[in-house]
Amino acid sequence: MPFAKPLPEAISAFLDKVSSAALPAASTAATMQLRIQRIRRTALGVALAGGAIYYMRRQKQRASIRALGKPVEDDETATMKIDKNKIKVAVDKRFLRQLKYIWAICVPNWRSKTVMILVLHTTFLILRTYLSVIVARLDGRLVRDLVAADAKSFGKGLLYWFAVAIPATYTNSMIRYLQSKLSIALRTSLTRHVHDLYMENNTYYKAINLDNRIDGADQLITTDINRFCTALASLYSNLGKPILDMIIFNYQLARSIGTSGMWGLTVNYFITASILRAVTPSFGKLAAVEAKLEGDFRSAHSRLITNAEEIAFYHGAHLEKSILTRTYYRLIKHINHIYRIRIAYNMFEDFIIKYTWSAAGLLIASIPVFYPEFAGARSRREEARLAQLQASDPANALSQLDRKTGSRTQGFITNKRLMVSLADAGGRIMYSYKELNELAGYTYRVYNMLRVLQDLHDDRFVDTGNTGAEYSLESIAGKLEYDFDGIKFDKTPIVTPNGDTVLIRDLSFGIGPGEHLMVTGPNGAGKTSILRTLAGLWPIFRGKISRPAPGLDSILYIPQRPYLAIGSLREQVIYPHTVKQMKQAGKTDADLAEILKKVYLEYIPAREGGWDAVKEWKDVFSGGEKQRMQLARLFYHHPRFAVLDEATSAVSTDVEALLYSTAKDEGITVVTISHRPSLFKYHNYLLRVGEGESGDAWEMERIGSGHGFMDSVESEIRKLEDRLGDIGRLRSRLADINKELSLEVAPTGDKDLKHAKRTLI
Ligand SMILES: Nc1ncnc2c1ncn2[C@@H]1O[C@H](COP(=O)(O)OP(=O)(O)OP(=O)(O)O)[C@@H](O)[C@H]1O
Repeated sequence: MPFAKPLPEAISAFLDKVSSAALPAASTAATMQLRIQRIRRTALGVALAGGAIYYMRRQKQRASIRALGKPVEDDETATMKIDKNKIKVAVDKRFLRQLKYIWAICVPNWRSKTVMILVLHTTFLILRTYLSVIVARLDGRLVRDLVAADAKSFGKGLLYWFAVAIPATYTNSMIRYLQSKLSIALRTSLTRHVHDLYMENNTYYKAINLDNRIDGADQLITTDINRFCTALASLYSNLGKPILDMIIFNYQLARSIGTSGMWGLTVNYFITASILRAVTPSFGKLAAVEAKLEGDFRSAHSRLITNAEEIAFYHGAHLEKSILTRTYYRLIKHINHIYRIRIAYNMFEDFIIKYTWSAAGLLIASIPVFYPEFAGARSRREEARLAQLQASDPANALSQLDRKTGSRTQGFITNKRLMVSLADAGGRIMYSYKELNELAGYTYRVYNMLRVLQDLHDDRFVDTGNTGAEYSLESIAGKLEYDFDGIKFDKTPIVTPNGDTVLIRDLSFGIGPGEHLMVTGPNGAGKTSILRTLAGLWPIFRGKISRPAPGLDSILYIPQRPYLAIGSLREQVIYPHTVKQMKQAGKTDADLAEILKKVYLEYIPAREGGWDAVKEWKDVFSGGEKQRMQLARLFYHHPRFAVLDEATSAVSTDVEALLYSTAKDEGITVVTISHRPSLFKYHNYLLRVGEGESGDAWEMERIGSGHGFMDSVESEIRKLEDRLGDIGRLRSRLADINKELSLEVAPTGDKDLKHAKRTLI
């Protein structure tokens, strides 16, 4: 029954067998003494490891205090916009706190998949260390048999060698595989968490429009999270394995080379570790800056793709190219700087780790040969056994000498291999410090993003520089009331999100079902901003807004810039419904064809190859077609209220008229933002914004049919004429000022005149 035992147990039993075959068992009489010695050595190993950890921590603390000058709080990181000059990254307590925060997201509980992968990964790491010890001993045994010309034992050793090779190679591949799996599991947890935060509660909109703490959220989510997870997963095996190796190899070596050798090794290790630490550049900060510059380069390209047509019309390629090149060179300059720093650092690192440590290792491995009295218990025992043999059979001196040489060779080869592995482990811990620094850089970026997204998701905004001003993000006092069958603003100012511009002062109006409203006013007066505030995208600083509950069938916004989604032609009409939702709503392709008829797009399915055709729709439809496709969504979702923001500006007036009458016939109450007086007649109320001296006043009036409508148009004309009259008055005032200035300041010269004008203006 070869698989009767559980697999790890079976492997362990097999390895024990191999190892005991490779190493002659201790005599029964000496077992107790041997155990006591083992316990003592284990205690020594643990004490050494503890000392090592304490020493490293002290060094890290000192370095971080040096680097930061003063302690930096977590929250400062979260409120800080990532700025190349402000990035403070170090392997310190703050880094550990940030890592802990991210870790809690990646591993929410001990039953998660990541924990399973981690346990499996750790098991294989331990197994690999154990196998390395066995290989070291087998190597020593093989060379011993070779020197002693013992063909039988040599052949047996070779067989064991191959027997160990199978689990060893399997272990190595599994470690690599599990490392990748760990990275993917971490990335999946983080990405899912970020998507939840980012796509809920309009966080993605707030991150771009209301808050400037993170820029390039796309780069952070797609690239930085990946880099963080890869670095963390590889660090676990690159740091966890050598630490384990150090403990086990130290223990094994202590048995051969004795405590003085071990002290030598430890002292050598700490001296070189301190030197390396002192000369290690700040790789964490360099990595964080590199990630930021990569993000800038990527977003410059995204902008080009998004605005390709506009740029082509303007012949803007030359300027855009210079922007792309500038962003690229900024990135490359930084990467080159990192590479230059690395040349000197890598040279020094190699010299210390590869050459200095090898020399120290050779010296220490020679202790049992040259100074057996300082050697470990195992070597002393072996020497004593050989001396005894020589004394009992002096006639066979030559054979004894051979035996002695063979035994010493075995000891030396085993020790050397262990030492090489130990140096390798130490080296990897050193190299890992550089990786740890880089991980600190990625951790900083990912943590910062997570904290900001969480803040925005929970509507927590930070000081935007206008604390204490009339309106600020920290003092939002307005109310939003749902479940109102209409749209009502009650003394609500329309203010830009950072609170510094009041676009419309204390807006108050209300409409109910069937009361169509048109909003008009000059460019930039805040018409679309009314909708942003109504939709909850912008904060309601004061007052109250009442509106229907969110839902595609209660209130639907048709924005100024048409949006066409990724997907089939069908999905353009039903957006943001999925095909499943369309079926659940009982709609068919025939219904969609009817809807397209209403917006005069009935020819589209035949032209584009059917409802399932998938294209880059924003490049396929003309400007008017895009707008009509948006209106098709209106007839598909059939909301009680529809808010149209210049949604028919590219549609001919006759088609526009038909669209409006269809919408009204179907019982949809429309709120239109437009400059076109021709649309007045489809509405009952007119809201004019951008009125008054400072442009933040508003006026609501009723538009009736016949007389009432004409009154509205006439009043519009009168207002425009008043404004034109104002231009004459302003011109004459400017002329007066110029005249007065030239009289008063002219004698002191031209330069002073310019200065005086600038000051006055
Ligand atoms: N995210 C934002 N942060 C700060 N200010 C903004 C933001 N978005 C828009 N604004 C500013 O708010 C003002 C009003 O913009 P809005 O889009 O409401 O104008 P509008 O009346 O609809 O103009 P138009 O008729 O040209 O469409 C503009 O001056 C604009 O610069």
